Amino acid sequence: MKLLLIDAGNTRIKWAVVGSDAALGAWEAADGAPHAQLDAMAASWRAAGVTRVLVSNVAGPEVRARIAAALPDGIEVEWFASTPERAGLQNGYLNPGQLGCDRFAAAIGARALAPGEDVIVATCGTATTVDAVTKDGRFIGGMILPGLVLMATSLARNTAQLPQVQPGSAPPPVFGDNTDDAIVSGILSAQAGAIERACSEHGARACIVSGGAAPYIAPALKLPHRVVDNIVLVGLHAAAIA
Ligand SMILES: Nc1ncnc2c1ncn2[C@@H]1O[C@H](COP(=O)(O)OP(=O)(O)O)[C@@H](O)[C@H]1O
Ligand SMILES: CC(C)(COP(=O)(O)O)[C@@H](O)C(=O)NCCC(=O)O
Ligand SMILES: [K+]
Repeated sequence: MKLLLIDAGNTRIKWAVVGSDAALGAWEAADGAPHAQLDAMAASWRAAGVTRVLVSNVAGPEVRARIAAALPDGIEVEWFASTPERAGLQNGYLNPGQLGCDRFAAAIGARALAPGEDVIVATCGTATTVDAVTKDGRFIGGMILPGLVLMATSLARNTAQLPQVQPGSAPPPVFGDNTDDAIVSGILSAQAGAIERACSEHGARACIVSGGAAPYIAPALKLPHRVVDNIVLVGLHAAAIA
């Protein structure tokens, strides 16, 4: 049996194909692309011969319908949802279904990668989410902030003098001596500062950083952390085999 895992975020759709007795995160194939490239992704899914799919979608009903139409015929489909409990993780949201299902999956993934630890999981995508999981397996809640590109774009769109910036591979000095560096420092400090604050408040023994903006944010962190390529897919895998 082959399993397809899909993480549809607000910017990109990420996916992985995994065999039935594969180790956690041991993908046979994996990729990701913007929503517009769904047809090309669907061709890869058909070629992989998958029999079951677990989909996390936070990109709304239109993307859901497009994914549903693109899935191979006859495949068993589960739309992953935030529930009060899954794979040994308790969901501490007041209304468990309100929690973004990608965050619930990421928390399951974080628990699988750091079992028995108080862990912070930061998923840095369109939005950045920074969530706390306790060592005894409870998602207690978290933070939602605009992602790196949203922060940069909001400054460029709403001011007369500020340009659209592109973060580089290394963070600039904290105190930028030119406009571009000052903006990049500001938004990286907001992202990294939120993660550091979460780790400090939670007394976290482990910090996992993931998502499309993780390569830019992780180098700005002044605490031990682990960059994981796609923690949502890892969590979906853990949920599927639990
Ligand atoms: N070249 C880049 N520079 C800065 N950030 C980037 C770049 N490429 C991707 N990103 C970040 O990654 C995000 C997309 O990552 P992803 O984890 O797939 O998001 P989502 O799950 O919300 O679709 C973008 O919104 C942006 O924040
Ligand atoms: C916070 C999010 C927008 C993150 O989406 P992403 O950046 O992964 O595209 C998504 O998890 C969501 O829509 N959450 C619902 C609200 C909540 O989690 O409380
Ligand atoms: K996110």
